[in-house]
Amino acid sequence: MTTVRPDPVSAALAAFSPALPLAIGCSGGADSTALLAACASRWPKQVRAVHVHHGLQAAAEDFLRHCQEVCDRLDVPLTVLRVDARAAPGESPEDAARKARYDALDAYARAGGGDAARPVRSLALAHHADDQVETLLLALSRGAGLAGLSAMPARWQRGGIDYHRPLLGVPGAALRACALAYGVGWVEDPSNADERYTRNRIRARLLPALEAAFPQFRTTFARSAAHAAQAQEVLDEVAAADLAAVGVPPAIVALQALSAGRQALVLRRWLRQVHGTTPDAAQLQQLQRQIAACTTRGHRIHLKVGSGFVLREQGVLGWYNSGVLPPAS
Ligand SMILES: Nc1ncnc2c1ncn2[C@@H]1O[C@H](COP(=O)(O)OP(=O)(O)OP(=O)(O)O)[C@@H](O)[C@H]1O
Repeated sequence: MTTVRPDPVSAALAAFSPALPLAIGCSGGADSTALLAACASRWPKQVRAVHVHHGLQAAAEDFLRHCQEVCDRLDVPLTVLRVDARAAPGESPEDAARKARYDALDAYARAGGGDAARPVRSLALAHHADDQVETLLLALSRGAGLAGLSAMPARWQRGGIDYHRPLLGVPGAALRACALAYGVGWVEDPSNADERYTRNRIRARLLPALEAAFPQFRTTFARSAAHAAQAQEVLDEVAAADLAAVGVPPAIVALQALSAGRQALVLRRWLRQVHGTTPDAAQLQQLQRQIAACTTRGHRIHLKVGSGFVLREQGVLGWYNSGVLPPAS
């Protein structure tokens, strides 16, 4: 096997020093196959592969077969996780598949990759610079706030495992070149060509236009996402401190003392962290109007917010699931 390591993948891997053993999430596509080949060459005997079998597409068996062939060739052990990725009513098939995949990968990582003697310590995914731009454009298309505009983080920790996306600075085309240089093929996901999916339309139509208009767009968009992520960190800190100050459940007088922006932040945090629900922009605006108007004992608040209702309960706000509303007072 050739040991050529073409740039910019080699540059990205030179800056990548995961705790070993390292597992690579392998779909059988070009990106993760390239990452697997490059990591297996860099850390022989220290790399594992994990493939989530969604069983949704006819091509699922091709993906699995390809992963097995590549792993045999690279002398990398492969773990296959079979999941039920059928979408719940109202859920998009892609979201259901993504959630099932991340849940399965989390469970695999928490279990040390099934190797008690040498448990996996990190897990890497092959998202690249084009994926990052697509994620940012998708966030803009939804009118997302800073959290969405932060796009995908390059690393995070969960359950004692480090997760990495070491290729976020590498264009997709470089990964295909890398896979070819290592002499490994890949399976094309037939759904990638389906322009009914917004992400695929962005890839097929917008990225070439951006390439022509702003050749540096991958780098500059990534910089904007990094600025957004840093600002979001500060906002999270402010929201956490404000939530501690207004209390849980939040005191209305304390909420009224905050600026509109901080009040919105703290309400979102309260609803998400304590009640696991997210208000839409119109609901939040309406709730803030009601909080401002709440200057008399008799002012009633009863608003649909997220998956339930916000009610005034004397000096504080309460949130109830639609099914368990308290009796009207
Ligand atoms: N079925 C899977 N099993 C394990 N890991 C996966 C699977 N699907 C995706 N991943 C991981 O998540 C990354 C991003 O997945 P996504 O489907 O967004 O990209 P992709 O363009 O299909 O990537 P690839 O070319 O590697 O298939 C993949 O590169 C891979 O590391």
